[in-house]
Amino acid sequence: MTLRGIFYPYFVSSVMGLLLKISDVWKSFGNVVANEGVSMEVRSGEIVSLLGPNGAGKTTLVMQIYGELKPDKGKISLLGKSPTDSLVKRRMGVIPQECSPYSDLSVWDNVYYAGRLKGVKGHVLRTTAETLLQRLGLWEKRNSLADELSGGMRRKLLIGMALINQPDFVVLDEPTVGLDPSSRREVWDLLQELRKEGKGILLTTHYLDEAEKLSDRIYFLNRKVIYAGTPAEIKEKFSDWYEVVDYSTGKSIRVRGTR
Ligand SMILES: Nc1ncnc2c1ncn2[C@@H]1O[C@H](COP(=O)(O)OP(=O)(O)OP(=O)(O)O)[C@@H](O)[C@H]1O
Repeated sequence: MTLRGIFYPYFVSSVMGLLLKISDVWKSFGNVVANEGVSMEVRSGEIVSLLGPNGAGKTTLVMQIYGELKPDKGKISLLGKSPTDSLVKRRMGVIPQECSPYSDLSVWDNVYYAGRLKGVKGHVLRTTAETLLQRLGLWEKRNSLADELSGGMRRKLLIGMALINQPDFVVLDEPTVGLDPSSRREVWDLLQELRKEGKGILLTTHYLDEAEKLSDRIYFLNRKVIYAGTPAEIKEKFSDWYEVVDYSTGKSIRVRGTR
């Protein structure tokens, strides 16, 4: 069975339209302001990327989206409810940045138990697990311990665990870090397939090529949203800007080139 075949009934019953709405969210840690009045949206059938340098506040924002942190100010509505709502948690898939599978469980058991924890069972659980592992190139490794996998394979296993409940909304914090080019493409294909089935996907990335290739919209974040637009709009706006590093101060400067 294809992923499309499995996911389609969920798509039909999922909330259409606006899945995530973030309105004027602020979050600080002591004196450090990580998010400053951030507003953004993700709709069903969209891949949206958060792009920004180290320390830009991407992880802080996604942790608030999956209910791990609470905004100091502002509102996050996910599937029409609060991110901490237990029903919302069952309908979303998350891959946090710092996270690994259970090292002493097999690949199959990791995916299987992630499904059980999210209330999936029986035939649906087994079929979805098999389809995901095939799609992620992990089927041959299903009996290996997660500990025996390469870093890239462990990352793909986490993606399988996040998708086992056939979520309506998926948050991935740097999903392709550590993957080789062909594994990256496999993950990209899978995300594009999920988009076609009507899922809303939010990912953080450092890679402009990844954001450009996958996204319907990109939000440039540096504490606040610096710019938001489609990849084509961003290409047009920034195509003649260059980043130059001043090695005497370590600072980077944006300069406009001549066409
Ligand atoms: N628990 C915390 N306590 C104190 N400061 C924190 C905490 N979490 C994040 N910060 C600070 O908030 C700012 C934003 O960090 P965050 O991890 O959200 O950025 P990021 O864009 O995800 O970075 P990276 O791309 O390196 O993962 C940084 O200055 C960071 O040091």
